[in-house]
Amino acid sequence: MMSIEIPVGLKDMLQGYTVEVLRRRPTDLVEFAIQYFTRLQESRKHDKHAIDSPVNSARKGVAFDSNSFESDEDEDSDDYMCAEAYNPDDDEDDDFEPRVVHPKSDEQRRRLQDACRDILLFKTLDQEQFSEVLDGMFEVLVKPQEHIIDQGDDGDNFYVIERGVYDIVVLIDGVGKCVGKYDNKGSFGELALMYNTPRAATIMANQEGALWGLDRATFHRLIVKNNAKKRKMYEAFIECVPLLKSLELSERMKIVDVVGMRVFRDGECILTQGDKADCFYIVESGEVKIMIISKTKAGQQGNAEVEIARCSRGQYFGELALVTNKPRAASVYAVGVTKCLVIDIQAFERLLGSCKEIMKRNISQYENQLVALFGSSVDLKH
Ligand SMILES: Nc1ncnc2c1ncn2[C@@H]1O[C@@H]2COP(=O)(O)O[C@H]2[C@H]1O
Repeated sequence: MMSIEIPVGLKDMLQGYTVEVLRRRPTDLVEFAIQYFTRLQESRKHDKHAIDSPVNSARKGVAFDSNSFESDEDEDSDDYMCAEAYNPDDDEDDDFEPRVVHPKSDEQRRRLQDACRDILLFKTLDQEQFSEVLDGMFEVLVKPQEHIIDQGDDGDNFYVIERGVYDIVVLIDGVGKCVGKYDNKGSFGELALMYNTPRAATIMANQEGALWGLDRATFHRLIVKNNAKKRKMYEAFIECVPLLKSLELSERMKIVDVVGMRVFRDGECILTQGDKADCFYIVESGEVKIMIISKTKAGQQGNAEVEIARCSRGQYFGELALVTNKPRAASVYAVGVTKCLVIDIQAFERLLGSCKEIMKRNISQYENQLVALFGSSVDLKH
């Protein structure tokens, strides 16, 4: 296999590119190369960086085959070993970007912090990075019917929702179809910025609303760079999650890019029966127990929560409500300190649609458990 070395900074910009995408957008490569060499020149002026020596670039360089810009799946090849040597900490080019700060009142900062509390993409940032993200965000007020994003456009900003309802419209066979909604929470606009692709959907405000935007350069410097670290951290784990085995390597990596990580204390309630569902979980370490209060026995004495199952490393939970579009059918508690990867509903729909069939298979297993416990599986049906 022919292999070429790409400098790390340039490779970072090409994350997610395939040969097909580059054929459609050849000027992107020129644009990235100009950006990369301009930064390199600037950094030389700062006397902090020298142009990569052959030894340096061999250490930092990433090999790729001439048919694909995505990392190669052939783990046994020398080229793969070369890719493994990539260390995002070495990539200091981004540190020369001017820091963007949009001044905010205390009241604005409080609202912004509330809106960002559950944003999964921010969950793996450290305190300093998170605070830089907050500094870089700016308020956007929107009117009913306003298009925040148009499918096919280039990506400018990433958005976090403070309030408002937004339709997600995707062109299917040339016709715009509403495939989902954001209801007063969540975020959108990360895909075009992460993978340098055109906007994948149109996002339209249903009513007046308020958003917080983060510009492309800051998103790149803080989130995309952090994703490289996330990939390193979770790649091996994600590979051994049985549910995700059927996905391509590039699809699994896209899941890593959007997952958040949460740690729960012993006995902490992770999700509650009857609640609306907006994410699902994969156990990374520790254990969870799934408890149900039977609706079959509603009103009967002694109808307490009953344990129906446990999940440990590599197993997932919280998917049922997403597959059936119903409220949570059970509550889930941490047993000991438990770490979980969290995937939100939009990413679930987009990235795990192909896994839904596998997930649906579990429904009959859940029904059997309930029949054994309560004599009926009616709890899953209403
Ligand atoms: N089903 C979907 N397909 C594509 N994009 C979606 C979908 N659901 C939500 N989105 C969001 O809509 C955004 C449109 O801009 P981006 O492609 O940058 O990022 C996209 C996602 O954040």
